[in-house]
Amino acid sequence: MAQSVLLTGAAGRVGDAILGRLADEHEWRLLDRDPPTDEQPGEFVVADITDDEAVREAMDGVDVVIHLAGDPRPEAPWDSVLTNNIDGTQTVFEAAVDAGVEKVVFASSNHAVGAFETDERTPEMYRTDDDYLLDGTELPRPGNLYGVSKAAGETLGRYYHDEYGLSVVNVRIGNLTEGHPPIDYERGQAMWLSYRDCAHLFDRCIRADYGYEIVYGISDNDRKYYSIDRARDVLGYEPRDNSADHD
Ligand SMILES: NC(=O)C1=CN([C@@H]2O[C@H](COP(=O)(O)OP(=O)(O)OC[C@H]3O[C@@H](n4cnc5c(N)ncnc54)[C@H](O)[C@@H]3O)[C@@H](O)[C@H]2O)C=CC1
Ligand SMILES: O=C1O[C@H](COP(=O)(O)O)[C@@H](O)[C@H](O)[C@H]1O
Repeated sequence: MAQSVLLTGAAGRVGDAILGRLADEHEWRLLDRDPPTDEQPGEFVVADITDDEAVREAMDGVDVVIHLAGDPRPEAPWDSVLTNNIDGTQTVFEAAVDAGVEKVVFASSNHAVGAFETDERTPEMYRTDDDYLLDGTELPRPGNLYGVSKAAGETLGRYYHDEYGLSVVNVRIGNLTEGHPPIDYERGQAMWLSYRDCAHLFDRCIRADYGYEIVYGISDNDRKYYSIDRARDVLGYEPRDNSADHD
């Protein structure tokens, strides 16, 4: 069944991957502070995610929110992640609860757990013959302030789920690139997420039933240090791509 979905950060790369394959699958309302550069499905709201009134207006009649908007730079400074990622995400959750939204899908990141990649474990953990695996039950362990902001977003989701019953799934996205995995970058190949698998994963986040979840958003790469079992089991994620096919 088509659902009414608000997609924040719609003008970015992840938004592009989602809309490129799911434009006709749901009723979209798109939000970004940057206006669209080409034709988009549904209504496009140009607004900042920290603008409480605009976000509340955009939330009206929505079943599911996919929240992508934010500063995606691993090296982003504190003032930016505090405003765009933490304050912006709290604005989204609060408005979602007040509007009676059913589910919020939060774009978390591999950087929420980046500090597990210690000098002792790397680069071996990026390789097929190493069995080191994170599965989403571990505590966050960010390696930068951007990662801290993603851990904060996951915790905001925990609160809004526990306190208000909102269904929340945090997708710790790996490395999204179009067409092929990153070249000459072992870490990026181990956490590659293809555009096709990205769209499918977020589609499953829209359709599946869950309470509060943390899943990893990567393709079915031979090389991986993130488990995709939880995404398979809870969401019905069935990835079709594998960075090893591009070696
Ligand atoms: N691309 C990737 O491989 C990964 C992305 N992510 C997360 O996914 C989300 C989307 O990332 P990308 O599409 O790659 O980034 P992007 O920079 O291509 O897109 C982000 C979009 O959000 C918008 N935006 C930023 N701050 C905003 C604000 N305050 N109000 C309204 N709109 C705002 C930007 O205008 C942009 O269109 C981010 O939250 C990022 O942290 C997480 C892990 C990996
Ligand atoms: O969270 C993110 O992660 C990806 C991959 O991280 P990197 O350290 O391998 O670059 C990054 O490309 C993306 O911009 C960021 O939002």
